[in-house]
Amino acid sequence: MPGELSPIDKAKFVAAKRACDYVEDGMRVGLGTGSTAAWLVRCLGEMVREEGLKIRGVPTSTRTAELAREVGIEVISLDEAKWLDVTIDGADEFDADLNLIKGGGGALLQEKIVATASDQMVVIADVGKEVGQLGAFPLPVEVIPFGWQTTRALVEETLISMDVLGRDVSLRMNGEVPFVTDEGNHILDLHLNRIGNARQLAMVLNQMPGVVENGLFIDICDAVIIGYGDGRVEVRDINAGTVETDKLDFLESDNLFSDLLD
Ligand SMILES: O=C[C@H](O)[C@H](O)[C@H](O)COP(=O)(O)O
Repeated sequence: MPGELSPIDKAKFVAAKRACDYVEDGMRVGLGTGSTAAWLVRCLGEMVREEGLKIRGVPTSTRTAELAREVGIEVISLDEAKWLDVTIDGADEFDADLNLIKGGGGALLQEKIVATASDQMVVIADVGKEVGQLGAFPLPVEVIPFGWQTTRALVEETLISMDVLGRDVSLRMNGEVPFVTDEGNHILDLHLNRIGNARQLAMVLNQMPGVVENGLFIDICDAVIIGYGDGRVEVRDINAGTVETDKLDFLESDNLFSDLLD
């Protein structure tokens, strides 16, 4: 029941539910990873089962692939899809220009490949993900395991030479062992506090040997759907060159929650 959802889960849910409006019959849809994207996959699954929606989904992680299959969405690979109509995904941070930090769940590489191969990328997020400047959330950087300590040293040196504040770089762990991504790589988390020039940092990081990809998504996202704990959603769309705000009210739609929570 809706009352049993925490405000943050309610915020994630309403953002995900609103994002379903971007999905039409016959579309090839990129399916993001994380707790917010999981709500989207459940909502789309419900539309497939209950309303006969016909879509093919390209998941951005093994976790999402499993969930998508479980809820009845046809799963195909990106190579089978070739191009996607829309990708809907969560984010760890977004700013006023709809630039993002992603990768808190370690799926940034597939997420960036899939989002870039889409006509449109829509981010769904609770309002807590909005920031004035990117960087409070540690920036994930995917590196190959070979020589990762050398790569980390190179990243640290580069951050110093770029005069970036806060240069603590940690290897993401999974208990006692290094975290391993779906692609068999490791993640370095860059604790930067604030990122002054995100575009430049993203380019510099990706030029380093050993770095596979970084979690800065610059000029990739077209719209952010922000969910609030009271059930409201706000859509910011940057396609027209300006950011527009539209507020929808889900409060009257309490029954939306119940089926998905059964
Ligand atoms: O690697 C994970 C992804 O980038 C997620 O989309 C991101 O971490 C947001 O996840 P959540 O919706 O759980 O906050």
